[in-house]
Amino acid sequence: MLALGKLLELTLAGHEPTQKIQLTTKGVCLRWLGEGALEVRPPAATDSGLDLLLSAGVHGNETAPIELLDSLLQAIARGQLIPRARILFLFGNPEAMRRGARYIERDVNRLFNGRHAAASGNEALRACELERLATTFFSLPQRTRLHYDLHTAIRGSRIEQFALYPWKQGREHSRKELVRLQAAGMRAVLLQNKSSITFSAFTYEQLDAEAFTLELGKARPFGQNAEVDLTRLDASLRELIEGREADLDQPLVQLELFSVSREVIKHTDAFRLHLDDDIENFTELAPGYLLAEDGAGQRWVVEEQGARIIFPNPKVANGLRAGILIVPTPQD
Ligand SMILES: O=C(O)CCC(=O)N[C@@H](CCC(=O)O)C(=O)O
Ligand SMILES: [Zn+2]
Repeated sequence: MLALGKLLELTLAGHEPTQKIQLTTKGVCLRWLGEGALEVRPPAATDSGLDLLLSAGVHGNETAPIELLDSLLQAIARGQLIPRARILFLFGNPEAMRRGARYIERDVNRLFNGRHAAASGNEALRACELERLATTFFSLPQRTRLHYDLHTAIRGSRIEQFALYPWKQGREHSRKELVRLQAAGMRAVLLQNKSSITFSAFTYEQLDAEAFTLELGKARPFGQNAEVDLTRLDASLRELIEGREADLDQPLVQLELFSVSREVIKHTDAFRLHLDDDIENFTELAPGYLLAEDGAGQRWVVEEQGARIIFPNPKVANGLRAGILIVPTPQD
């Protein structure tokens, strides 16, 4: 296999390849752009017009999606998967991947849309670099732009695989993209209703890509992901990459839609979340339930009918989201 097909190995070893550009037997160009970053370009004659950004490892301990991207890239480098899309493969936080940690000093996925400029340290630099790489990749006119930022969650989930769809004033969520997510095995989509500081929010808000965070199961170390079933996502990505996607005019029968009701923000060290440590994402909370308390008598009491909690985490830094209260959204 071509050396550049081993982007994951190079990234985990902290090695720079000697050859930065290689051609597969099928005429596909692989170009190393920096640590954990590689562009795949099909021959012009077969290009489908899709620019596909696939990122994983923005949280370094979320290994199942990293392994998925590794297998796709290896298949391309071996000539077994023949891309008609331009692809940018990104491993988000190489140092955290090497250490098996979510992050080292700062959560990279809270440093986009300008936040890195007000922060210091290697992870702020990395977020800036990821923004630069994505901006350059998505700078070609008249192309379809799609970004999947792949994650796994800290805890188990009543709905195992789901997507978060960013928001931008004046822009509608695309039904076609929801069908695509359903085909890829997602069972729910959380529609955001405000601007955010995550990677997918950056590419959606600033670069006009259709962009999603995909949650694919529970985070486990490398080699221990047998329980994370990525069969459907893998098949869908291969179809997208090879430009042989099925009809997207399908009913959304297998997809539950939710919207954000409230984000629970931790303001002080006095913050307390009144949930068991092993509570699963999408657990329903009854109206009247005291969810969290913080300094100065601040209280979060559930008021919403059908409210569910996702990403509860009292250990986040002050000022960051410690959970999201979501509610079902009727489909039209
Ligand atoms: O399990 C958790 O608590 C967090 C899982 C995770 O990393 N989720 C992403 C979601 C990003 C988004 O809101 O689009 C994150 O929190 O960064
Ligand atoms: Zn994550």
